Amino acid sequence: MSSIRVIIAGPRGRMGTEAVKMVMETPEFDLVAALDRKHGGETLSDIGFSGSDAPIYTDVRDCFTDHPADVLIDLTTPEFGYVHTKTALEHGIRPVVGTTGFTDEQLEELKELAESKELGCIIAPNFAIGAVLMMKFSQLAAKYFQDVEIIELHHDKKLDAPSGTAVKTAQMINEVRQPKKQGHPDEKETIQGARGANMNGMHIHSVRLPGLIAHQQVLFGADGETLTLRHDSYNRASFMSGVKVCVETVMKTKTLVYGLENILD
Ligand SMILES: NC(=O)C1=CN([C@@H]2O[C@H](COP(=O)(O)OP(=O)(O)OC[C@H]3O[C@@H](n4cnc5c(N)ncnc54)[C@H](O)[C@@H]3O)[C@@H](O)[C@H]2O)C=CC1
Ligand SMILES: O=C(O)C1=N[C@H](C(=O)O)C[C@H](O)C1
Repeated sequence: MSSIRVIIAGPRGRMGTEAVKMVMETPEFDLVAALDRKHGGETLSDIGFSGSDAPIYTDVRDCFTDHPADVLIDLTTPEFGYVHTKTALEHGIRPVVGTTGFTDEQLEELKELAESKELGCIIAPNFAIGAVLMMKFSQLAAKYFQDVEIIELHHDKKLDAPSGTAVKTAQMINEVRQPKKQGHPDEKETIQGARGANMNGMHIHSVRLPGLIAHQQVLFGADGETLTLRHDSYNRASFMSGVKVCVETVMKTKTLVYGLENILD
């Protein structure tokens, strides 16, 4: 079988750096180019990835035109990640997107584009298997506990809040939970935001601190008992087996899949 040709957007980032290493170490993958805000005209080895002569581009269209590829891995920002994903589909390249913060409208538009082109596209708010299990377990628990609060905790360089994982968890819980306004019916915030974001009565709290990587607790409460589900990523390597599975799977799909849980057995 011929190797899967991969382009990585965001190779100098915290996630992108790990993704470059993973792709270089995977014999079935061939890293053909990278997209970065800077370093156009240089190669990945020029910026420290010794052993890769993949060229770096700053212009997404030039990159995709010069380097036919099978898969784009995007690990950038919500703004540019959306443009890269859309442009990849337009060029017949299948996106694997870890970038979080896309709107529902953007996801819908990308789904329509992927289906019209009959191309796979995977957008996964969290690539860590443990995080996916936490989301699944939360959905199961929400059948029995109507009252739930999500606390997500991340490093202080994160751009989006709440995290993509927290939004996806809340969406999955919403599929099974009866809408309910939680807390006291007459509760009042004396400091604005004290009760966090509110999604169908479910509250989401975002903590940002140096020292953290990526963590989430889902707390359920009922009369006389609580249940806490927690996942912690202590490094970015924890996401890479999920990225690898997505690159392999996106080659076999013809639609947009939102969430790693939809492609795992
Ligand atoms: N799905 C998952 O499992 C995970 C997703 N993420 C998400 O991945 C994204 C990246 O996270 P980090 O690596 O922590 O961020 P980062 O800030 O370390 O890296 C982002 C990279 O994108 C690059 N970039 C920005 N604009 C660009 C453009 N126009 N063209 C090319 N590159 C551009 C930046 O130069 C930077 O190197 C975020 O949206 C984050 O939420 C992060 C961890 C896990
Ligand atoms: O920015 C991060 O770091 C992470 N982003 C993703 C998210 O928004 O959920 C996944 C993980 O939590 C790390």
